[in-house]
Amino acid sequence: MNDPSTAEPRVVVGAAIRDGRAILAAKRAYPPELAGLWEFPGGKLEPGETEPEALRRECREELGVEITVGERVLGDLATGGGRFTLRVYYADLAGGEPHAKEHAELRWLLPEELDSVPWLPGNRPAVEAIRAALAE
Ligand SMILES: Nc1nc2c([nH]c(=O)n2[C@H]2C[C@H](O)[C@@H](COP(=O)(O)OP(=O)(O)OP(=O)(O)O)O2)c(=O)[nH]1
Repeated sequence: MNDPSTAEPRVVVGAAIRDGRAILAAKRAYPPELAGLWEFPGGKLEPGETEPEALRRECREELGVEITVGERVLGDLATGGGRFTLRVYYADLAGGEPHAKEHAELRWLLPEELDSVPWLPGNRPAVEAIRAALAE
């Protein structure tokens, strides 16, 4: 029943927090196979939680900030070898300054700097969509 090879992918939400033209990127500290790769703050949806609720909870836990969740960046992205469905939302800071409570590092990246960090492979289409949107 819980055979991972047949399980539905679990939803993971990520917050593309914007400040003017910059987007907040976060460097993973764990697990070892993902450490050093960059992502959007976020995580797995808990049972009964909406996607905006999960994003607000994760941003509190990981960054110590309140956010307002905005529009979806693009459609579903398969990640983690098909184990996860990644949904990225734009978000805006609504309280506090982000601190890396669980990440190795945080960086505000302008659209032309988005390629300067190695992203988790599943994030590439979202990063491209953000770059295109911010370049408009
Ligand atoms: N948070 C986040 N996870 C991502 C992104 N892109 C991507 O492929 N992932 C993958 C990495 C992980 O395998 C998975 C989410 O795991 P996570 O460790 O962030 O989730 P979580 O906070 O709920 O973690 P945990 O409590 O289970 O440790 O999704 C992204 O932009 N943000």
